[in-house]
Amino acid sequence: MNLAFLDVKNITRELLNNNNKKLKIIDNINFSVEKGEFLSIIGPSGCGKTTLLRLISGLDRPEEGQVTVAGERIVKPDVSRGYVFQNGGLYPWETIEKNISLGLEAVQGRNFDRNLVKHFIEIMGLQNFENAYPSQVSGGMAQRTALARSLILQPQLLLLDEPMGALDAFTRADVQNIVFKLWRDTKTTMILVTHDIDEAIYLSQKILVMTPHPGRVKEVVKNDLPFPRKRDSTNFLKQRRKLQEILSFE
Ligand SMILES: Nc1ncnc2c1ncn2[C@@H]1O[C@H](COP(=O)(O)OP(=O)(O)OP(=O)(O)O)[C@@H](O)[C@H]1O
Repeated sequence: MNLAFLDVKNITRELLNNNNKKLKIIDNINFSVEKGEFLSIIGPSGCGKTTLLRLISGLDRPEEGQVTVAGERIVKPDVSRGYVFQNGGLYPWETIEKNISLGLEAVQGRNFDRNLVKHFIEIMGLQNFENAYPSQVSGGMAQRTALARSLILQPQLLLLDEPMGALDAFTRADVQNIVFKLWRDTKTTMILVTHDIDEAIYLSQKILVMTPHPGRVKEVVKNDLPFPRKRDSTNFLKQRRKLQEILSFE
């Protein structure tokens, strides 16, 4: 059997509801992602996007089915799979620099690669804020710090759980551009959960559309507009219309 880089096979996740009855959160999900690919997952609130991402990361386990990355079954989280949360998940009591270097220090020890930390501070435009605390920087800077903290560990897969979701429109576009450049330059396989159709079209090569109750895959849409993408191009608008249509028929 030929496995893709990431293979999600027949996964189902159940939880107990308030009446102690089993409730299917996601049902029999199948899809695959090739190495270096960018996939977005979109769908209405509560359709199980975060649940699916947590199953891929190993933070959670499915009742049925399995997830494999590079042929290995995922059973727990691992530094080879980065996870960026909507609120960044930074340590508020550590500086920006320390937040970026902590994981690296845990892996490499006391003599961790300080030049690499400096490099990420530069490419994320965080110079002069190394000693600031997360509460002292903008939302965009905090998300760039969260991205740096994950990417510095050179994960083979980066999972992005609405990292731009809480940002204002200008900052969001800025962080989207950074994500695009990081993906293009590092060739890291990325999976992005988002509510934002335009964000999915701007960044990804495949868009997985989910429907709720229970969460299922409605369709995986190919998105092969040339990069860098223009949000006002005719093909971009066509793609947006197509996705809006798919999302409106549940
Ligand atoms: N620990 C839990 N206990 C009970 N129900 C849960 C739990 N976690 C998630 N759910 C339910 O599972 C469903 C899917 O949740 P999930 O957060 O994965 O959806 P989502 O698509 O990411 O939502 P959103 O877009 O609003 O973030 C929701 O209906 C949610 O209420």
